[in-house]
Amino acid sequence: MTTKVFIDGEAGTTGLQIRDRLIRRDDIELVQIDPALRKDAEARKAAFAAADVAILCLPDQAAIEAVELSKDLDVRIIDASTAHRVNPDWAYGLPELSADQEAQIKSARYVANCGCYATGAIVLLAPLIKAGLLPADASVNINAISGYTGGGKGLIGEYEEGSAPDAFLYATGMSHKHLPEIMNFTGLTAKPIFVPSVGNFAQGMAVSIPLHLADLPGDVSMGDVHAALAAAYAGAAHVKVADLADQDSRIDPTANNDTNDLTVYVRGNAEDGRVVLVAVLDNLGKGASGAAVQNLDLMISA
Ligand SMILES: NC(=O)C1=CN([C@@H]2O[C@H](COP(=O)(O)OP(=O)(O)OC[C@H]3O[C@@H](n4cnc5c(N)ncnc54)[C@H](OP(=O)(O)O)[C@@H]3O)[C@@H](O)[C@H]2O)C=CC1
Ligand SMILES: CC(=O)N[C@@H](CCC(=O)OP(=O)(O)O)C(=O)O
Repeated sequence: MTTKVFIDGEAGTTGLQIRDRLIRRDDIELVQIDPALRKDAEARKAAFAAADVAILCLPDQAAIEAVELSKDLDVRIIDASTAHRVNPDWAYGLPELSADQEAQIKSARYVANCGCYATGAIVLLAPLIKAGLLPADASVNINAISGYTGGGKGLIGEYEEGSAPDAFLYATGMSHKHLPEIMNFTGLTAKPIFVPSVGNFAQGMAVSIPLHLADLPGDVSMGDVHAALAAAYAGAAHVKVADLADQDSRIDPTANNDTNDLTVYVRGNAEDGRVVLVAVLDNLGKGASGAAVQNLDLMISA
């Protein structure tokens, strides 16, 4: 049996990558819409009606409108935007959080795909808080570097025309749209300091979280941190924890490009307990389109 999938916003950065991942599959039939009518409510409503699952690859406001447009139709929704990620009526699309999370995604009508930076931060932090190694009220710093496709068509245009700097930091005013989901799905009670940056490369990202182990309660070693992360992702197909013996000094944010994989590194100085946790993922893979397809596969496997 084939599953009919409508990608609303198919011509955008995330939409195109999802299309590329689905177009050659025998078990998926893409519901097409005349490109000239891609913003026409009636044409989109007809596409929602024809689909089993719709994947929204739209700006937040357009995603909210799409949910309203399709609410009375028999169609399940995956939303790649930020609009519904902390909405309790939606399943958060990070199955690696727990077996229960994966079960929720399988049966949900509405699944909110996770933010790209948020995926890295939550994968690093959630198991440590759950294991009691990191207190939920800890003051956490999150740094990240992303390829410019993370900024969608607008930022891609700036890099392609050469008007953007080779690299820049942003969100220095301490508000970023991923903070609510990071707090919600790690359990952190204190707002973290989050400083992302963009470099002059198209895709790939590294999210890094420095920790002074001496500041943690108890006697937590670098080995304890690595063991907690390795145990949390032991059965995960798309999250790998690098060996503790891998202590290279460099990390390449593009290392997982064109895959749906995320690699966790625990690096640092075991003797004095200054450690950095790093997650490397493709912002368009596990950070967006790859994750949407992973969630789709869970939803249609049930
Ligand atoms: N890029 C990334 O790394 C990630 C993006 N996301 C999220 O995915 C969503 C899409 O982002 P991205 O692909 O980067 O954005 P883009 O700007 O590349 O694409 C957005 C697409 O939506 C279309 N669109 C805009 N408004 C409407 C509307 N009212 N009805 C129908 N189509 C519309 C646009 O068409 P047109 O260009 O003609 O206006 C465009 O094709 C966003 O919510 C973003 O936050 C999530 C994770 C990562
Ligand atoms: C480089 C860049 O601008 N990145 C975007 C986040 C990427 C993205 O699209 O975030 P969502 O996953 O929440 O949609 C930003 O910081 O706003």
